[in-house]
Amino acid sequence: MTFPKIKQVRAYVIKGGEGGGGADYHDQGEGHWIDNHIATSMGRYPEYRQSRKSFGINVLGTLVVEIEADDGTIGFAVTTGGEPACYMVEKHFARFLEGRNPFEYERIWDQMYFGSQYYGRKGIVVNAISGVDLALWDLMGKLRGEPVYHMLGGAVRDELQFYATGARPDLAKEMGFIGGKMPLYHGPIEGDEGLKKNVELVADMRSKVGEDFWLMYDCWMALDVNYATRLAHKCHEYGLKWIEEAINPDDYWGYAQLKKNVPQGMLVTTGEHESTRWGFKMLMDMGCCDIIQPDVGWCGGVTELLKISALADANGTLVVPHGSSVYSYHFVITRHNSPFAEFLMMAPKADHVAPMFHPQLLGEPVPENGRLKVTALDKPGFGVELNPEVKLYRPYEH
Ligand SMILES: C[C@H](O)[C@H](O)[C@@H](O)[C@@H](O)C(=O)O
Ligand SMILES: [Mg+2]
Repeated sequence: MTFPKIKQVRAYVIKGGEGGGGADYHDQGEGHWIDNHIATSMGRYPEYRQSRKSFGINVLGTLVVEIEADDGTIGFAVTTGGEPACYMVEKHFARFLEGRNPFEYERIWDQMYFGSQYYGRKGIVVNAISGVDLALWDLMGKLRGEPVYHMLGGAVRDELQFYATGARPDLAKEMGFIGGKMPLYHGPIEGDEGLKKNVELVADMRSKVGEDFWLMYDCWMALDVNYATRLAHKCHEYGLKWIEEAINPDDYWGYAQLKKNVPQGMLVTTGEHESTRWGFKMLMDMGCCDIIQPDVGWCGGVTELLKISALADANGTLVVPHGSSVYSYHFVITRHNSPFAEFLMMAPKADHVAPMFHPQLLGEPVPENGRLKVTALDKPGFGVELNPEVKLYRPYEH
């Protein structure tokens, strides 16, 4: 059986802005919950404490990768990466794909990673590799007429269940989600007063959602081990289920200590800013966390997430990918050690369900009553198309 070869790889940026950051989902308009005084390491600078956009969380913009086969079939994917990622895709990675069989995804991934090993390994380089890999899986699905999850071994359950990330866990419960993860609003720079407000918020939310609904805190790398330990212990009485990405992702030693410090029964989670099987092996070998949360658009793509997930399975660690829309749904539905998924509430007040990568993806499925039936994924590739209304800009060619 012969398949068409890869004819051309193209990389574009899409700028987000008012009300539609797309894959660069932090790039939202004013007043959005996702940019309202959320604690970060930059919070030690007063001028950067109110808004993450003020220090540049949205500088990159969306990367769109298109891979066209010589029969005209096009696979695509979106992730975070902007112009720098476009440069790498066009000027470096395209050479490993053009003229090749699209199903040689292992060879292509290996050459992209080791061909950029001298300057990459983590961060935006792996975002770019992830974007190419996701577009390749989309192309493979379109060429075979199969959804990606079929090619990953098929569904192990009939539906996905989601927890919601956003400012309103109380509303998330009413919408049928299994839990609510809140951003942390006050970091160590705001002292005991800030810590008290963080705890009061969990107490208030617990009073609103009742005893059984999951409540979690997402600390977005803002804390130190001591502060995270104190926060965990003070929130324990309100049933905080997990404390997420509390400290600097490179401080594996700190995570190992935090995991020992937190109250028994509270989970430590992290990984959305970690890359590749080697980074996640480090997290697991050093006993850093109970759940790893790779973003499939940032950790190396599906090809790498398969390896990360197998490592985690052998290690008894759950894999709950960081919210990345259809790109994680097609994976989570195929793995027993991924029992639920994240849904990021992109509505500015977190008061209704909106497609995560709006307005970029046509046909982007969203949970209903906190769930998504596997049949919603039954379209070739990742089952979405690029919105033709969205303006693409190709900064480099090769
Ligand atoms: C809510 C958090 O601050 C981030 O904005 C969020 O994108 C990420 O950490 C998550 O886990 O969803
Ligand atoms: Mg997070």
